[in-house]
Amino acid sequence: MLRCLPTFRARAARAMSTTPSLVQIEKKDNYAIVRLSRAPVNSLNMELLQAIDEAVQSLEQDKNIKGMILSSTNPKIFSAGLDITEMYQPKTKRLREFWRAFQNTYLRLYTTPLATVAAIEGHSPAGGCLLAMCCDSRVMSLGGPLIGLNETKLGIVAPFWMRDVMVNTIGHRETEKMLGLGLQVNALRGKEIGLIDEAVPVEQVHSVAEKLLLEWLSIPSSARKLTKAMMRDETAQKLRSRLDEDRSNFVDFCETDKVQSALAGYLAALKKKAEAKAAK
Ligand SMILES: CCCCC/C=C/C(=O)SCCNC(=O)CCNC(=O)[C@H](O)C(C)(C)COP(=O)(O)OP(=O)(O)OC[C@H]1O[C@@H](n2cnc3c(N)ncnc32)[C@H](O)[C@@H]1OP(=O)(O)O
Repeated sequence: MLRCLPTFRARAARAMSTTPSLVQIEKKDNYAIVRLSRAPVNSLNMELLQAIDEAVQSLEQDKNIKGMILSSTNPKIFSAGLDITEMYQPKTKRLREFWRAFQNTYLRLYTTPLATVAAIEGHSPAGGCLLAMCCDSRVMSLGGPLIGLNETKLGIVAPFWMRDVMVNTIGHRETEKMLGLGLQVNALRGKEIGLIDEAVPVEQVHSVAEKLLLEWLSIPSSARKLTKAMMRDETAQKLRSRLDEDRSNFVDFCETDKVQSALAGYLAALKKKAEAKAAK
């Protein structure tokens, strides 16, 4: 135990040094608000993924903290999903580390004993949708924002564990449609299919998220934690037992000409859209 301490201290120190810029943590009485804070759109590069993982880990170690609300400093964007520039024309070593960071962050957030609620004020495609689905409940703002796993629309395929989390959240048939068609839905439709628990005006997202979190925290904690583990461990274990295989599959897939040209096209379309917006 004592021999682990320096490692933990080093990690905690690293978390403190990276956390303020990429992830902001605001502690309340017995829970924390964790705000993703990577401008402009919280796209998940390796450093942001690691910062999320470290933030959740540090909260797990804090005896006063029992839950967290996952949110964004940008009210228009929860997270734009994986940073496509990590996957486009990648260096293999970095690509492998990036995917490991994504796997770790998913496993951390999906299985954390903390009670977790996603407060989704803005868009939440792909990897952003995964982060939200990893939480115990989701509150999303009515109106424009969209959420969903849109990977197929980019010409790429989500890994089996993203599918599994969606199946666990909305069932097989809805996942088949959402994933196969690369659909994103608004909060109202999200609520109809069970992807979203509460659809509310944007100004109420945080208060409703807090209400849902307090409901989770009102349950005797060991019963809540054991039940969460009982519901989620099997899904998490499926990836844990295939971490290296999954990472190799991703790297091989990502480095194919087909995927590279799909990502090039998508990045160009995003850039064109951003330029058109700036010119207005
Ligand atoms: C190979 C197997 C992988 C399987 C798993 C993959 C999971 C993923 O998460 S893939 C990523 C999927 N994400 C998306 O499809 C979202 C793409 N982005 C958008 O739809 C929009 O940007 C938005 C709705 C999130 C925000 O729209 P808006 O506020 O209008 O902002 P802009 O579109 O102008 O974007 C600003 C700026 O950010 C760049 N950008 C946006 N998303 C990403 C991203 N995911 N990765 C990297 N960069 C992104 C965009 O290109 C703009 O850049 P600049 O032109 O340099 O300002």
